[in-house]
Amino acid sequence: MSEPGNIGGFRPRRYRTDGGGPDFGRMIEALRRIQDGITAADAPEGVVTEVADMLEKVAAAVEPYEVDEEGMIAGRRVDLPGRGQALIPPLEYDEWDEDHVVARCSMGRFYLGANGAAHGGVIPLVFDEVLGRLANTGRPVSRTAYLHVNFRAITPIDAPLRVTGTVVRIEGRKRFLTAALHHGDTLCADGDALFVALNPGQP
Ligand SMILES: CCCCCCCCCCCC(=O)SCCNC(=O)CCNC(=O)[C@H](O)C(C)(C)COP(=O)(O)OP(=O)(O)OC[C@H]1O[C@@H](n2cnc3c(N)ncnc32)[C@H](O)[C@@H]1OP(=O)(O)O
Repeated sequence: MSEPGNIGGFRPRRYRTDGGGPDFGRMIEALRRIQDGITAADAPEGVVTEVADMLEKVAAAVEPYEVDEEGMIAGRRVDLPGRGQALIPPLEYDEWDEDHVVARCSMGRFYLGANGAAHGGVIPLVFDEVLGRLANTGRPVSRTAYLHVNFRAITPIDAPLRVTGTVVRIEGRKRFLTAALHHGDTLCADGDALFVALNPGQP
């Protein structure tokens, strides 16, 4: 498997891996547990008050260390599930090259829409994440121009999911990709996307 950190375009110094510093991965894993736990809980008043107090302390502990985008860790730790960005489901990559990707994830209660199904907005998020990284692997940086998603069956939460992405063709600056999300043999969603390589100076 190619290292998913080797993405063309984005400046290499923006990627980070565990350099023996603070255990950022443990902190994000705890944050993910909090997201799932709070979303799932119907706790008594005393517990809600206690948790609110603790979370306010947590916020106060990290706020003095805010940095600008260039210095951020979250979203740059390509060695961590979901790049260490707690918005993104904890994707783990099994196969990765310039033409295709295969990833796994399970979405916890934080990603629930209703009736055991993942929120419909999470699926485009997953596709944009996986296809965006694939589109930019070994190529200059591009951005999503469109992303069309078909919801074929509900996507269960707390279940093993498989995400695949494929580069279909490249025409100049335009990169056409497809994605699919499976639970077992069930196709939950698929989609197709256009990524356009940025011109110099484009943000
Ligand atoms: C550690 C870090 C890890 C980082 C890992 C990161 C992984 C996640 C990556 C996520 C990526 C994102 O979500 S990016 C965020 C979401 N996307 C955005 O914000 C993009 C916003 N839009 C734009 O910036 C712009 O519209 C662009 C760059 C997409 C295109 O603008 P442009 O550069 O002026 O190009 P333009 O001339 O309009 O179009 C070029 C060609 O593409 C075609 N084209 C353009 N848009 C469309 C469209 N919607 N539908 C059809 N065709 C289109 C045009 O017809 C033209 O074809 P022809 O005439 O040449 O044939």
